[in-house]
Amino acid sequence: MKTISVTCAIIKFDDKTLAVQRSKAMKLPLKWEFAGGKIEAGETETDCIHREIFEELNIQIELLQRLTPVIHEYPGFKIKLIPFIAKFVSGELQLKEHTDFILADKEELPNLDWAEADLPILKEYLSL
Ligand SMILES: Nc1nc2c([nH]c(=O)n2[C@H]2C[C@H](O)[C@@H](COP(=O)(O)OP(=O)(O)OP(=O)(O)O)O2)c(=O)[nH]1
Repeated sequence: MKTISVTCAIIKFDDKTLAVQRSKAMKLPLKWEFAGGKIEAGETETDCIHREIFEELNIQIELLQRLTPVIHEYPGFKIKLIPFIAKFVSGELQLKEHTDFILADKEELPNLDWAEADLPILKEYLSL
């Protein structure tokens, strides 16, 4: 099965962390995730994450740290999910694709119904 490469950003707003909820119309409906998306042809990981965050959330971020990529097989497709910790820099947060968001304390994050591929990323983030 072909592996799709996807970047995502764990965006910090001071001591809060942003998580976003996929819409009913998307794959993995209503699951929580870190905003991001597929790497396009010829694009670097970091170009991709800045582009996706601006497209999906209308904000600019600064990348702080790359975490460990996760390879996960869902029924029918397989992804390599490449996570970055980032901080909010500028812009007004607007949800262009997602149905909801939360600015959560780190300890609250495990209570959300996460996309499965995000679970190891969440674990690594919480251990830092
Ligand atoms: N952006 C993002 N995608 C994630 C995360 N966790 C996770 O399993 N995914 C999956 C969901 C999607 O199948 C894929 C990312 O693709 P995407 O958000 O650009 O596009 P999509 O699949 O919703 O769009 P499409 O194929 O229906 O056109 O990776 C995550 O934390 N962030």
